[in-house]
Amino acid sequence: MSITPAEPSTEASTDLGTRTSDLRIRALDPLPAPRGLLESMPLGTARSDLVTTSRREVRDVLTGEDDRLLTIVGPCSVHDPAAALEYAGRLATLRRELSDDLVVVMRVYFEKPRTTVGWKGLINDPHLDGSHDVRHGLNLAREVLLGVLDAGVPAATEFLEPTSPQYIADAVTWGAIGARNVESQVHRQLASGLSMPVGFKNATDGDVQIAVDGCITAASEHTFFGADAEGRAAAVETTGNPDCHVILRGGRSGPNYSQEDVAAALRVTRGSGLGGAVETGVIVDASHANSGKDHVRQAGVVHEIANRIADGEHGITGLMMESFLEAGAQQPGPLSELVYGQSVTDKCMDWETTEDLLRDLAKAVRERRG
Ligand SMILES: O=C[C@H](O)[C@H](O)COP(=O)(O)O
Ligand SMILES: C=C(OP(=O)(O)O)C(=O)O
Repeated sequence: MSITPAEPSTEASTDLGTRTSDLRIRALDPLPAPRGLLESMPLGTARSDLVTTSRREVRDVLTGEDDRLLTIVGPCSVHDPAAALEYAGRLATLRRELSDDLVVVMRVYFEKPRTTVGWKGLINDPHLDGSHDVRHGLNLAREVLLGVLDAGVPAATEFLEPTSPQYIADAVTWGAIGARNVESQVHRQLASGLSMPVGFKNATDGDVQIAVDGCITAASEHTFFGADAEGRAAAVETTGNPDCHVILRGGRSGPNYSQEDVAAALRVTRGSGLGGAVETGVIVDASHANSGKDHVRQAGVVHEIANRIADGEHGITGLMMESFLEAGAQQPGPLSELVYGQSVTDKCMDWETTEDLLRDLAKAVRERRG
C-alpha cells in the first residue's frame, strides 16, 4: 500500500557562476506515478458504483431534474483520518434518513488554498509539522476517500494542484475550484477534463462573472500540460465539462446569499448561454465570506436559507456547510496535541448543530414540494 520513498535529488552545481536555473530550488523529490497508488488502493466495484450514481444524482439536482437539495457538508479540511471517518460514519446514517429530500455529499478537502501562507492540507503536509511528506499525504488522502465511500457517503473536494486529481479523482463525486483560483486558466482547463460536476466559487472580491467565465471556459475543449497515469509529462486533451456551476461564497464587501443577491447572480449565470446547471441555479456556501468564517453565523445563514426554501424559493440548488465533530477551530500542530474532531483551518459547526440544520433543510424541501 505504501510507496518506498526515493531520495530527493539535490543536484546543486558547484559552479553557481554559470547556472541560470534552479537557483531557488532546494530539492526535487520525484513522486510515485498515479498508477501505482491506484493499483495499490483500487476503487473497486462497490465504491465505483457509489461514485457513478452520486455524480448522476448531483447533476440531476443541479439541473433541476431532481427536486432535492444538494448539501455539501463536512470539515473545512481533513487533518486527522480517524476523525474524518468518524464524521463520515455519522453522516452516512443521516444521509440515508434524509435521502428523500437531500443529496448529502461530504466535504473531504485535502488541498487548502491560502490567502498568504499557512498549512496547505493533508496531501502537502500530512504530519502538520512542516515536514511535507507528500508521498504519505497522497496515500493518506486516497485511504480516507476510500474509507468515506465505504461508509456509504460520496465525497466532495477542492482541486488545487494541477496533477493531484490523477491520484484521487476517481473517488470524488463533486469538485470545486476555489475563490482564489477561479480566474486561473490552469484550473479552468483542469475542470474541463474532470469527470464529475465542478463548482466555481465567486472570486474573493465577490465577482460572480469570473465564476461564470470559469464555467464557460471549462465547458470547452482544451489542450494543456499535465501528467499521465505513469507520471510522465503529457499534453492533455479534454472534451470539456458540461456540469460546471456557480457557488456564491460572499466577497470582500460582504455576504451574497440574500434573495436579491441570488436573483442578481442568476441574471449573470443566465446570460452565459450555457444552459444546464449554470442557468438552473447556484450553490450557496454558508461559510467563508457569507458568514465571516464564523460558525455561529454560518448556522444562521443555513437557517435563513431553509426558511426561504420552505417559503417556495427556487434558484438555490445546493448548500455548502463547514462542519466537524466539535465546534470552532484550533491552530494546526502535531495530532497528539490537537483537540479531536476540531478544525485546524476555518471554524466549523459542531455535529449536533449540523444534524439539526440538515433536518431543517430536508423539512424545508418537503414544505416547498407541498
Ligand atoms: O477554506 C479555508 C480557508 O478559508 C482558505 O484556505 C483561506 O484561508 P486563509 O485565509 O486562512 O489562508
Ligand atoms: C477555500 C475554500 O473556500 P473559498 O475558495 O471560497 O475561500 C473552501 O471551501 O475550502
